Amino acid sequence: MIVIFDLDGTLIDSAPDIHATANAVLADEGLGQLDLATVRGFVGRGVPHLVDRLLGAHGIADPVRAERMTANLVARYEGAVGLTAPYPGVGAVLKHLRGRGDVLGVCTNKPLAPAMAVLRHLGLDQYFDAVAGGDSGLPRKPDPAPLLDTLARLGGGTAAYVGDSEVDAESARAAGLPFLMFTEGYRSAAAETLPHHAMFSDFAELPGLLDLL
Ligand SMILES: O=C(O)COP(=O)(O)O
Ligand SMILES: [Mg+2]
Repeated sequence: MIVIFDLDGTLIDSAPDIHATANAVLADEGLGQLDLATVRGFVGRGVPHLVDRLLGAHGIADPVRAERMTANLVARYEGAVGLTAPYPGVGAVLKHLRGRGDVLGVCTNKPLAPAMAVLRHLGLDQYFDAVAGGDSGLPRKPDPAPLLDTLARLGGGTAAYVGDSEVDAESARAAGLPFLMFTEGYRSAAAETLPHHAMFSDFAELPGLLDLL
């Protein structure tokens, strides 16, 4: 089958690098630092949303400043991979799924260049036949378009989406794909409130859950 994965908060815990980069951008703007949990809660809807939330945390709504900060954040984040790690068991499960003939892809709201950079850095890029970023020109998740486009790039067929957040749950629902929810990521809503076919906290459970679809 085809298995498409979200990236931030699903395959990788990238919040520490995003947090460090966000604070560097805030410092450039003369704005105060935010803690990791706060910034982690802003991740999952793409960079422009993250920047709006960074400014919002300081009581600011300023589109011109937001645009400047978005460009700064994208530039600074490129190559910020040192604090990012895959969740336990991710490499092994990707290898296992590939080995049994599943076709794998990534559909993230993170821009494509840093998504590819971190996948390469962690040695995970080898497992994926398609990686779709949030700057593709399509609407971002929770719109179903990027997910459907990734599925088409992988040849179409029986598929599932694996993600961590309300954005992913909604995108999968709208695309008509079963959603498998990793519970250790950056979700803010209670897991039970999100539409899902199954949830898991340990990647070793994933192959068995896919078998049940
Ligand atoms: O918000 C982002 O930049 C990326 O988040 P995602 O990988 O969870 O889609
Ligand atoms: Mg995510």
